[in-house]
Amino acid sequence: MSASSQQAANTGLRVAILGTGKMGGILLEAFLRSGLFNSDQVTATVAHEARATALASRLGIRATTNNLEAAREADVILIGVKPAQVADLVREISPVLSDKKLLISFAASVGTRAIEEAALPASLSVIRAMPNTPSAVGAGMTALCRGRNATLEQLDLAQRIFATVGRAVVVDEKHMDAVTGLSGSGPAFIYIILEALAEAGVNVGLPRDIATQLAAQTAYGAAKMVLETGSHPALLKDEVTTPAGCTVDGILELEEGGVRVTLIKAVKRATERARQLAGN
Ligand SMILES: NC(=O)C1=CN([C@@H]2O[C@H](COP(=O)(O)OP(=O)(O)OC[C@H]3O[C@@H](n4cnc5c(N)ncnc54)[C@H](O)[C@@H]3O)[C@@H](O)[C@H]2O)C=CC1
Ligand SMILES: O=C(O)[C@@H]1CCC=N1
Repeated sequence: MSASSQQAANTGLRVAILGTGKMGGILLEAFLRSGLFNSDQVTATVAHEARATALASRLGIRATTNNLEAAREADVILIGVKPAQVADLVREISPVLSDKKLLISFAASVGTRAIEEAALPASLSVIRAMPNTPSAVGAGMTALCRGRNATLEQLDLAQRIFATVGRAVVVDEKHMDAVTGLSGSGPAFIYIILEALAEAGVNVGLPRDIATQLAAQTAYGAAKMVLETGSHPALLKDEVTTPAGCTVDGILELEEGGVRVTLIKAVKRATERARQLAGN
């Protein structure tokens, strides 16, 4: 699903992204590109004036260090600061929060309940999102869940917002840390695999640029096969594995190297860390 090439219907809503760092910046640019929000509907906040000035002049949006002012004017408030900063930020903007606003936090680890408890009014609608960086090219994966006050309509709005940057699914909140460990952190794991495959290509004599392209397009194609055929990855692997051919020799190395266990442990560890992040 390449949402970046599609124009989304403008929501007509005003949005503030509070904490526009790497992830917030990616979402901001992707939302603007999709047409979901125009530049005059968006305010971004950051910690430092210099970055605010740079963002404003590059994207033609309002950028500031004043979270309260940004939140005051917004219908939808996205929170993109570090997990340990979320509660303080929500308390900071509480004077301008109301039942009419929707707050969407894409910080890892911080539960909707903790946000609702930090916020005044206590009836604030809160949605938690876990996007990932391929949102920059319309191939993001976002999981969403709603807090106790958010309505199904607000969840639908959040899903439409994140669908403009890739796929968006709804999960139970109990799964959000696992989502973080798999699809939130996952791009980093895949980049390491791609880097290693490209290195392998160089090792067997390919020019680096070709090797990188072969590795990336192969991963992209394999992922597309899983998504579009709905076939189990094991069956798709079997199609590649000619009896007594070369693939099965490569698979033998992967199994000896414990690639499955390593990936399982990587996601498990990232998930466990995601459970702790809100506290530090
Ligand atoms: N980087 C990623 O792939 C993903 C990150 N996230 C979440 O996004 C959040 C941000 O992560 P990154 O973008 O990677 O980190 P980052 O450090 O690039 O972004 C944090 C931003 O918050 C700003 N900030 C700090 N204090 C502020 C304040 N009081 N008011 C306004 N802005 C303030 C900083 O200037 C910075 O630009 C985290 O909660 C993380 O869990 C979620 C999904 C994926
Ligand atoms: O590394 C992190 O904590 C964030 C959350 C998921 C991806 N990046």
